[in-house]
Amino acid sequence: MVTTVAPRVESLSSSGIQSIPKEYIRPQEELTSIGNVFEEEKKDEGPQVPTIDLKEVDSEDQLVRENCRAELIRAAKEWGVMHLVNHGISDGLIDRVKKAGEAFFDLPVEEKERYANDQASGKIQGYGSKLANNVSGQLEWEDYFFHLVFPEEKRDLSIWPKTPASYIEVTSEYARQLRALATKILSLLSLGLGLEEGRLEKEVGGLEELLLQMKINYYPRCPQPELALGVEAHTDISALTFILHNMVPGLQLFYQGKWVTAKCVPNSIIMHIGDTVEILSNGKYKSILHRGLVNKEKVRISWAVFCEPPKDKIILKPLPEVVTEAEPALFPPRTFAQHIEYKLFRKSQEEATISK
Ligand SMILES: O=C(O)CCC(=O)C(=O)O
Ligand SMILES: [Fe+2]
Repeated sequence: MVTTVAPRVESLSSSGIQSIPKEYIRPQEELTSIGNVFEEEKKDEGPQVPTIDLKEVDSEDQLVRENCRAELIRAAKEWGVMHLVNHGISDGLIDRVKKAGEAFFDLPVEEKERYANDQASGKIQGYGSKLANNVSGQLEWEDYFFHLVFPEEKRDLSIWPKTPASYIEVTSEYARQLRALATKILSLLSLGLGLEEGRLEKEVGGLEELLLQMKINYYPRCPQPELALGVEAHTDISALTFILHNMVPGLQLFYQGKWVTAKCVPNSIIMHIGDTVEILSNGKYKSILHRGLVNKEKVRISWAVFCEPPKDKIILKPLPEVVTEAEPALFPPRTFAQHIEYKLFRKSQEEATISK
């Protein structure tokens, strides 16, 4: 096991290096699928991430309302990821969230280091970069800022960025509105399983327990973008994830055996179904494999908010209502913490095999 302190990717990027350190170079079998992200984003042929317009989700016209809901359900089953438009969160607020995150990352690295996390001692909130503590020693081309935003009584404002001064206010307001959007989506997904509206939300902890965690991903310019990944292929463990970005492409989804590049859709929020909802729905809703490409020209920033059940309080397993003799449970009962452990274990097994 290799454990080293990772340098900030931003410092590496601004040092003027022409070739990236070997820890950032992806394994040979992965390199063939990494292309130029701007070229990839332009491609119009083949499947595209669906865009779901929520404008009519509560329309008085039953047919219009049901059509709108059915589209969301279909996208959640087929893709597990979508661009949400007319989601009810104002462009002005989203703009302020992005400006606040950008202003923080505009600070010199030494300033940001004052917020550094300390993964070795379990202090996971704060400014960080991936540590090479996996078998392969593989690193990702990104720095990030991670902190809990909801419920309010669980957050620790003392570790949130103090610069810019607006950070706490706009991020809190955004989280408050996202929390309501998450409730709405979970109720629609419950209806889509033929269950009562509150079923999924209750199952992931309800208002008291569901956690919202903000991760601002900062992907600096990369001198060899065809050799690296900003974030390696993974599925989110959350119930739902909501993502904003600075309109620089990077996100790719593994759909029907191919990597599809998400286009930058103005005023949208990208939403992922995470493993938690996939498990509860017994695989009816998909948690899709995704990754992030980097590029040479533009810094990419994304704001991911993970809506997660509490780590130990709830046993996640397919809801009894969706398990039948014909469709037996696909997932064994596990707490959220056990699910994380299981994924880490599976990953280290894969890496051990690759590094042989
Ligand atoms: O940057 C992105 O668009 C995706 C980031 C991501 O997948 C994650 O943080 O889990
Ligand atoms: Fe993700």
